[in-house]
Amino acid sequence: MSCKNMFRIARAGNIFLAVLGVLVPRILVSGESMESEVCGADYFVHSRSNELEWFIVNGHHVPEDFFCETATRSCGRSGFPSADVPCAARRELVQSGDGSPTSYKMVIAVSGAMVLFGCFLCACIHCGRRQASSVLQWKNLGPKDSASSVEMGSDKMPEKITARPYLVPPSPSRFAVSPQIRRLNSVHMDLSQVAKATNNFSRSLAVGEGGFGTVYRAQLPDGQFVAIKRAKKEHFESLNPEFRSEVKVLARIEHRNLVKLLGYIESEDERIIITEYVPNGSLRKHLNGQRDRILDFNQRLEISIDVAHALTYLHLFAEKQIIHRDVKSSNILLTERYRAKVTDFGFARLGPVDAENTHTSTKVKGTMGYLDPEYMRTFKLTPKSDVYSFGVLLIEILTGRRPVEPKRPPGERVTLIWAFENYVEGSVTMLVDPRMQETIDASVLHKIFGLAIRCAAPVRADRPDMKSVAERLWAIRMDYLKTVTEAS
Ligand SMILES: Nc1ncnc2c1ncn2[C@@H]1O[C@H](COP(=O)(O)OP(=O)(O)OP(=O)(O)O)[C@@H](O)[C@H]1O
Repeated sequence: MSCKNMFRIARAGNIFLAVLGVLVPRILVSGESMESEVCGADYFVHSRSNELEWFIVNGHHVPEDFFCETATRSCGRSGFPSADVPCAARRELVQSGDGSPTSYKMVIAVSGAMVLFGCFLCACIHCGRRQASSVLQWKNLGPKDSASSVEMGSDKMPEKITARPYLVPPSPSRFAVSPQIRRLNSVHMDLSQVAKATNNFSRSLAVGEGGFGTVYRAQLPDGQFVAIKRAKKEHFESLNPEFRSEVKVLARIEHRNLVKLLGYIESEDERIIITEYVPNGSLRKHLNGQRDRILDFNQRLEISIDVAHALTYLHLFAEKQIIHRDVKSSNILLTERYRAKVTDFGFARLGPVDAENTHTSTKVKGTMGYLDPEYMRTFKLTPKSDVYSFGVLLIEILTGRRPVEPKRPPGERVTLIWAFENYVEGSVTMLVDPRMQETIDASVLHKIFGLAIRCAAPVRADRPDMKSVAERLWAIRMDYLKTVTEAS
């Protein structure tokens, strides 16, 4: 895509945010309410259902007090949101001068600018850089700065973001071959064996390309297939921490829904990770329709349950708590039997965590569209950030749409918001991936979209934990199977 087009899209995004606000009417559906208002360049959506209250500014969830301050300042009049008593109290506070301007600025910075700024930066970076990389490292940014990037118009996922540069440790001179991995079936290969197994890193054996580098499929002398992930040389130094993080994390885990680390090589000029080979490609490719057949509803449910199990294990049952930080469809690989395995631990965070179960991080990491807004705002990482990404992923699995779809009509471009609005209106059937040729009971859909939306709640306290999500998914699957049996 040309730079001109990218800038055009970024500008169009601005307009679409305003239009979205105009298009969202006030509605009342079975005890749920939603109202919206456009004030200047900002649009506000406030919604209340039985269990949840959502505050959205410019397409992004924000906490209530931020919403109230921003709405009061931007709209400059009383009466919005009309049904909101706490906001009215807050309004008086702000108008009397006690509102926090810092908070207000932060709302604007974090919420209003996120998608558009991401689009804009993506265009700039795309135009400016010579070297291709999907991991963006934002140099010289303070901890309050966060940057985002959304890749548009190509078949790649939105790009990863980090705020602050990696601190690059000196390159190790040692040559290590899987010293930490002593599990059954671990693979101990040296560089020449890896080169032989991959036909000297032949393009014909490449199965994928990510921010870390290229992934090859290789067959070992004993017949076993493995995936060999080789870091890109041009980003070598800066990838050191990511490489080590992935190895450290993978070496500790053993779960059927997590990709197994079999070995690694770290030398002067190579970083290679050897993992089990998962033959059926990434979930994103399946959702794109790039594989033989379209996933049916039951397969999508099973994949969601597998991912929920994998994350429950990481959060609760691993030797040390692990927060994945990059849950997304291209990091879910499928087996021949369409079971899911979570991969890509480059951004994972290992415990220990403090008593409040949070970790204050100096860098925000993840992929735009899946990133927990509360983590972006506070830099505090908890397992609930994975729950947020899982909510976005669940909506992606059900709708087939990416988290951000810039080519869609206004109002449909941020999939989470589009899904949320239709959920509140009770139009869940129109959210389902149209390529799935099944009629799914509306009550089942209402339950599963409700769960996804709860996972992606703007405030982490409103999100369930991963274990309850897995249990809820099981129950929804039972309901679904019952409706199928009754219908046949
Ligand atoms: N163990 C594996 N078995 C089979 N295919 C794999 C395996 N690991 C990765 N792949 C393939 O390689 C692709 C690239 O994977 P990788 O994890 O490097 O990047 P990504 O997750 O797509 O992008 P990014 O690293 O930017 O998040 C995947 O989408 C998948 O198709």
